[in-house]
Amino acid sequence: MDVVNVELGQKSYPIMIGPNSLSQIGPVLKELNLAGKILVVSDEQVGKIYGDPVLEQLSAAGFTAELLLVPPGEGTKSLEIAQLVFTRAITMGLDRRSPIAALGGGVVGDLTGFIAATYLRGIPLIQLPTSLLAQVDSSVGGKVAVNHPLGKNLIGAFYQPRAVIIDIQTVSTLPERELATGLAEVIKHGLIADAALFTYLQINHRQITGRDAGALTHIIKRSCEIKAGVVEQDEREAGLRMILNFGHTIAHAIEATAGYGRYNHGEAVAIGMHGAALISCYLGLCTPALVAVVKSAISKYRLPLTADDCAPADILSLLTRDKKTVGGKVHWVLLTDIGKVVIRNNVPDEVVSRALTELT
Ligand SMILES: NC(=O)c1ccc[n+]([C@@H]2O[C@H](COP(=O)([O-])OP(=O)(O)OC[C@H]3O[C@@H](n4cnc5c(N)ncnc54)[C@H](O)[C@@H]3O)[C@@H](O)[C@H]2O)c1
Ligand SMILES: O=C(O)C(=O)C[C@@H](O)[C@H](O)[C@H](O)COP(=O)(O)O
Ligand SMILES: [Zn+2]
Repeated sequence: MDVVNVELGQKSYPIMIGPNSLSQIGPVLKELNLAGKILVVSDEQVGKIYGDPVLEQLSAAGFTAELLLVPPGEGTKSLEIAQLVFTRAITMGLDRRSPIAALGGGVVGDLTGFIAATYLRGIPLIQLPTSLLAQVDSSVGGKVAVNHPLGKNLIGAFYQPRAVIIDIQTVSTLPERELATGLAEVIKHGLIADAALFTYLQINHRQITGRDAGALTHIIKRSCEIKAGVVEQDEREAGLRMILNFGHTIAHAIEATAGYGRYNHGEAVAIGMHGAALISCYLGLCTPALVAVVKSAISKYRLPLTADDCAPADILSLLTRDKKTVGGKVHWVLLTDIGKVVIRNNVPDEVVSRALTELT
């Protein structure tokens, strides 16, 4: 098993990456001195494949484990569904030492993390990510949230898990479209911090889309290392962490304006990265050739470059709700080279509008 540690003092935790690592959940939790009751939250799709095996492992390790299934999809990241989970936590009698585990994609991870951060003012959180997106991004770093109809992730917290257990075997049951959505965040990691990872994605397309275990382990481990490195320096996004948001200023506006679920998160991020690359180019920060390289990587993994059914004005009106906006000024993460970004808060509206027109 590969292990990446997130070093955050008393809040440090391991990310364990390997085939069949879910079978280790019992010993891992015992090692963390966790015992007693545990609530496992999953969605109906993931729960029907992996729910029983995880519950069996937990029972064998002496836990009193219950499984709560929520509907799959972005709509589940809501206060309404959170209320159902709180109710189950209360009726099950979870106390401050009882862990809650998120078994699923980023939707289950963000929702369950939000419950963990707020129920009894905080209980231990275990991330068991099963989608590629959750394995390369959402299970790590402690951003937990639900959506508001007016904007993505607007209600949430920074709350780190106690452990992340990534079983790469779960990628074998992931639908094609969801594999691609996870790859959008891996492309992001390459673009913001690691030219070698970006090149790996360009060269190893067949192995990655063929779900080769070695290739998956490489991109998951590298992504976790990159994200951990950033979060260790800036846990609460005072500065550097903004780079993990590359492409997200436009992505979140597209998700909200098109209606949650119309574009899945990685698809919206792909469009948003295209937009951010265009803005970078219009500002003279990078060349048109670099934009072409970004577009080619996105298209190679069958991710969209445009949101044809969205209106530029609608996207524009949502941009200031971005969490990187301070004093009405949107902080844009812009590309200067593969693996290099800068943050600018003075991008003229005309430049943004020009890019949005190309995206829609
Ligand atoms: N907290 C963070 O740092 C962070 C980072 C990136 C994304 N996110 C959030 O993550 C969410 C997107 O996550 P996602 O793409 O995983 O979506 P998701 O959780 O909706 O999962 C996608 C689909 O794949 C299914 N699925 C998951 N694992 C499976 C498996 N192994 N086999 C079969 N089906 C499986 C799910 O049932 C779902 O239908 C968004 O809400 C996004 O905002 C958060
Ligand atoms: O962890 C981070 O920081 C990120 O920005 C990772 C993003 O991929 C992720 O989608 C995150 O949830 C976006 O955060 P938000 O603060 O813009 O809601
Ligand atoms: Zn994201």
